[in-house]
Order: sequence, then structure tokens, then C-alpha cells
Amino acid sequence: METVNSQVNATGKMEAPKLGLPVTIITGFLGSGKTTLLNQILSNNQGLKTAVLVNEFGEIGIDNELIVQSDDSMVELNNGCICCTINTDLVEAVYKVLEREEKIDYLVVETTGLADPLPVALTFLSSELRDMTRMDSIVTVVDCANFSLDLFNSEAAYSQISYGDIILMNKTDLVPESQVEALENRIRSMKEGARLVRTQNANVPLPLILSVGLFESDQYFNPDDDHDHDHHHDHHHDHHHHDHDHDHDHHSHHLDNDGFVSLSFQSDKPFSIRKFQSFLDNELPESVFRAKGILWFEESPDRHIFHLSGKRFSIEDDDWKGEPSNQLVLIGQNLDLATLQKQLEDCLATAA
Ligand SMILES: Nc1nc2c(ncn2[C@@H]2O[C@H](COP(=O)(O)OP(=O)(O)OP(=O)(O)O)[C@@H](O)[C@H]2O)c(=O)[nH]1
Repeated sequence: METVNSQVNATGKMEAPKLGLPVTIITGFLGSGKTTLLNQILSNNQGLKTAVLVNEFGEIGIDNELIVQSDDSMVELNNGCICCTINTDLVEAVYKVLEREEKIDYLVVETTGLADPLPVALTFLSSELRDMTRMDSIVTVVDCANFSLDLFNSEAAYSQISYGDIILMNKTDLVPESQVEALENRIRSMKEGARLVRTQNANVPLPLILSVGLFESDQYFNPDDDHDHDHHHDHHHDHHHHDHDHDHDHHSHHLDNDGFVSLSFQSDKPFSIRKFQSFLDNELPESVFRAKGILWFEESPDRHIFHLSGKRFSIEDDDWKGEPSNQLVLIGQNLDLATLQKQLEDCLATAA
């Protein structure tokens, strides 16, 4: 640590410099393992005080329930898509982290699975943040079992690969090695010289992904070159102005491009296991690509963590910390939200 830059405040306590906070952006499609990676980082960062900003698609934030260290070093950026709110919410959230009395060594930003990471990265190079932060890397998590580029024709999914400094080929346990290899070749053809690392449960040695200094800002623009900078800055302002200020529905607008919508379901009544099982088996449309939730079943005293990615789902048992309730988010393309809402209500144990 560079003590030269440290300041002693009025109470005589040393304050570490807050300039140049390193930033890693975690991106990757819905359900690829971003939160799992974030938990790996928070569990293994050995004394590195890490702040996390988490952005979720869907009205209710399930991630704050799923992140190992849900204390005050985590800031949730709720509502839709981080790449739509860069100029306000993200900058403000970063300022909040920087203003904290406690020294923060590292900032990790998890984007939604539908976000393009580039505008997020550019926000850290913008005049508001560039002197206080240092973009270290963009880490892209790929779900080897559900690679979705063709499936979804999603621009964001393409961007996630093309801007990834390091690409984690995750969930290798679910597919044969030949499929991983084919996918790696595919990704290399999209991005020459891509750094690929195979992982299970996003388990990766942290030195491979943190403080690696792989992000080359001059690839995007040179912050010292005023012309370039202004160009991007103006562009953002234009974007912001037209798309956002006068359009309060901008999240859905942006996501309409990829056709994804979400349903948030909450209830302070329990589900019936049998009804919920039947919903999964018989009613859940294939177009629901991702779901996550904290589930309460009448028949069980446990708190159940529910995940669905692609065709696969899992339910894990855990303990309630507070009052039991149901919280579930479903994400997919062209969903009939009213029908889904009704079907979920019918899963409640008290439903007729
Ligand atoms: N089998 C297997 N499951 C995994 C692996 N990595 C993550 N998962 C599971 O995949 C599901 C989704 O993981 P998350 O980390 O929540 O994915 P995410 O990218 O944060 O999801 P969104 O934020 O909703 O886009 C969870 O049930 C994880 O336990 C892996 O390597 N193998």
C-alpha cells in the first residue's frame, strides 16, 4: 500500500487513499453463474475489503438473499438494467462506496444477465469516475450447458463475449468435454485471443481475475484525448436524454429489443409442494429461461432456494432468518405475465 498518499484525519486515524479504486465487472447471460462467482470472490478474497454493486432484472431483488455477505458493503441497484441507468444510479452508487469511512480495496459490479457491459465500463471511464476508479477487467461467465447466442439473438449476449477480458467457461460439469471444446472454438472465433478459463461453480483462482489490469481503456477511448472523450460523453448524454429522461418505462423499452420480460411474484402465504411441482412439470412455458426465488412450502419448515436456468432447476434447503414468505422472479421471452401470475397464485396452499 502506498502510505505516501494516505491521509490522517482529525481523529488521527489513517485513511487509505481512495483514488484509483480497482473495478471488476462481472457479466454473463442469465443464470450463467455471476452471483456464484461473486460469492467465490467474497468468500476467498482474504482480507481484501470488497464492495459489491449488484444490478438485477426484475422488481424484487433475490440476489441480496443469495449473496454470502449481505452486509452493508453491498449496494443493490434495483430496477431493470444497469446499462440504462449508468449516468445516475451507477455513478451515485460508486460515490457512496467511495465516500464510506471504512476503506474499500476493491469494487465488483455484477450486471444483469441482459446487460451490455460496455456502457457500464464506459461509465467508469467517464469524467465523473475516471480519476477515482481504475477499470481492471470485465469477467464474462458463460454457461456451457445453456449457451444462448443463437437461441436468443441477444445483442447483449454477444457484447458480453466480445468485451470480456477473461471468459469463464462455467458449468463444465454439466456437459461433455467435446461440447466445451466446441464452445471454446466458437468463442475464439468471435473474439480472437480470448482468455478462457474452464470452471465449475465459477471456482477460479482469484489472482486470475482480480487486479489483472487487463482492461485496456484506450481500446474504447483514450481518456486523455479530449476529442474522443467528448465524443463518447456526448453520445451518452444524447442517449440518456432521448431514451431515459422522458421515458420512465425505459427498462422494458430496452429489454423489448431482446424480448425479455420478468414476472415478480411475492406472497406471505406458502405454496403447496404438490401444486408447485405440477406447475413446474405441466405449466411452466419453455420460454421461461431463468427463475430464481426463495420458496416457502406449507409442508416444509425450511427455506428453499430455487434456481432455474434453461431446462434445469434446483431446490436447495436452508433456514429461515426472518418470517417465511415466497419471493420468485421468472424471466423469459414473450411471456404471458397474467397467466403466469394466476398459475402461481393457484400454487398457494390456500388457493381453491
Ligand atoms: N451444475 C452447475 N451449476 C452451477 C454452476 N455454476 C452455477 N451453478 C448454478 O446455476 C444457477 C445460477 O447461478 P447464479 O450464480 O445465480 O447465476 P447468475 O448468472 O447470477 O444469474 P442471474 O443473475 O439471474 O443472471 C444456480 O443454481 C447455481 O448454483 C456450475 O458450474 N455447475
